[in-house]
Amino acid sequence: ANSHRLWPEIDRVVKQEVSMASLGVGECGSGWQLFAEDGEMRMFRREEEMDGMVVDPLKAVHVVKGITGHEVCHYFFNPQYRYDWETTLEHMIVLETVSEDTLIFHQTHKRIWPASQRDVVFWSHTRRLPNDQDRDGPDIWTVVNNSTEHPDHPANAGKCVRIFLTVCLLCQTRVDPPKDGAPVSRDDITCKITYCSVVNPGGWAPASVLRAVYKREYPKFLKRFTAYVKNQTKDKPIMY
Ligand SMILES: CCCc1ccc(-c2ccc(S(=O)(=O)CCO)cc2)cc1[C@H]1C[C@H]1c1ccccn1
Repeated sequence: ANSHRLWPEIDRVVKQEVSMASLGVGECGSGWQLFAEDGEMRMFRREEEMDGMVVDPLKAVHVVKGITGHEVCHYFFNPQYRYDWETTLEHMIVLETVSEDTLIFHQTHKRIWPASQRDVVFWSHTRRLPNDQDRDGPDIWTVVNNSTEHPDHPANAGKCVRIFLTVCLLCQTRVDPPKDGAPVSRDDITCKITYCSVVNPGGWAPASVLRAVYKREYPKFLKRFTAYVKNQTKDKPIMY
């Protein structure tokens, strides 16, 4: 609903995150280093610190056959699936349902020794975007998660260190209709996924520990999540 107090911020952040995610890793200047590769999945990061804390921006690109961008965003955005694919999640609650395409979450993530446990409060917004390049091509879908404050969960009031994140999942679907005019099946669709994230760990944590955690967790997360979507959709009608 564009009447909500957060709407101006959501609209601004979504537009800026989508344009950043749309840039190739070559384009947004040098500095991106490939740190993980697995089949079609490539993960890049930039080594950046803020007040002595590691905030390495991450950009992952992946191409997955048999699913659409709408399906990928559906399973990423909706809370009822999250415990199935988000392995570092300890607890999640929807604090506010702003509208059917905008939710506010509080999440606590499993502690990563020796760092203290983290939690996060963020708004999550999903949106279909017009496909500028290809007029009659399927639309582009996105989910943007951005830290926000909530009166019921002030930062660092409990045992957890509050982290701050901005995440953008951007999905572009391609349909290659079969030559013989047969109906389009899942074998004829491909989804190009771009996942960008910047996580400020909040309190101090050893750079070596954080970088090791990101190096291990991000590839695992994207592989597990996309495999989950393929498995959930394989016997269902295609959701464009
Ligand atoms: C010290 C920081 C701990 C830590 C806190 C939070 C997160 C994190 C939170 C949210 C999202 S998401 O993309 O918005 C999906 C919704 O959950 C991804 C990551 C990651 C880590 C670190 C544990 C690492 C990690 C990296 C990638 C995926 C999962 N976990």
